[in-house]
Amino acid sequence: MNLPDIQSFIPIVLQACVDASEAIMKVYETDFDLTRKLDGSPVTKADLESNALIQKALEQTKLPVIMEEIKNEPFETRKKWDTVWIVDPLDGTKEFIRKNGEFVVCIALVHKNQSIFGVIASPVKKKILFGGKGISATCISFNEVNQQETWIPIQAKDTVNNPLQIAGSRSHHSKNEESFNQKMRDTFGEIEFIQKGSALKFFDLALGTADVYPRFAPTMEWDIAAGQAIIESLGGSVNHVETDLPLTYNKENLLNPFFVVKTKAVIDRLKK
Ligand SMILES: Nc1ncnc2c1ncn2[C@@H]1O[C@H](COP(=O)(O)O)[C@@H](OP(=O)(O)O)[C@H]1O
Ligand SMILES: [Mg+2]
Repeated sequence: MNLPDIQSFIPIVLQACVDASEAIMKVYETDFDLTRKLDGSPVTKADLESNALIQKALEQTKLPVIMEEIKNEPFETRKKWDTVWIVDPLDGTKEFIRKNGEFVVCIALVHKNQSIFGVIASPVKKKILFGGKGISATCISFNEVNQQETWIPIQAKDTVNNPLQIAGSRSHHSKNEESFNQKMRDTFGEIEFIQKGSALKFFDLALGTADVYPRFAPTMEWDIAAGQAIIESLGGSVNHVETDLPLTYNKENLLNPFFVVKTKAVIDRLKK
């Protein structure tokens, strides 16, 4: 199967993000309840409502979906899918529950195990970041979804921040981060940290307020696939920490390996 017509999916996916974000915010503004999934992770009415809205919207594309909040098809079925949506209807549920605003909606299109298009929406900021193969990375407000003439592509920065800005999770950490940080100090000099929940970190990486994002703690494919397509469209990378190859998706195990996100400016500087 040829590369899907991403352009034709853009209006569907952007509108799905806006609708899901509005449903999420209605719950966010109440004293919502939370329940625990079998793995112990929290889920709220907002996750489920966003899930239902996005699932319905993506039916228009006639492509299969892998989503955090549904029982996904077994690998025997999934491995036959050339093109598939991978969706996190509410990434950063812990931050949503803490009411710190650091949660997003993530939708990615995966073709032949590569992430080729990604959309990340912040319901609180009312902003959508998207990009992919042949799609310039762009950050728009919710009210610009139907006004393509106002969209301005993001220009990847030429230089890294000084001090180097290292993005990291607010809630999930690992011990291995320190040796990575020391390598960054040795190469770039002074470093600083941006702690943020969810794929909201990809806004910083795409817009140039963060330079690298080392992740030596578990994430799922739906947390990262959208961010990868966006960062790659800006000349950056989201690569396996050991092989230095791009992450792949729709794997038998939907857990990502540990990885490092680098902006184009970081990659260029490391080549020198
Ligand atoms: N033990 C674990 N196994 C798999 N994924 C985990 C995990 N701990 C955290 N995550 C992932 O990390 C995401 C949050 O990222 P961050 O730590 O950068 O805020 C979570 O998304 P959800 O909040 O959608 O569940 C979850 O998918
Ligand atoms: Mg998530």
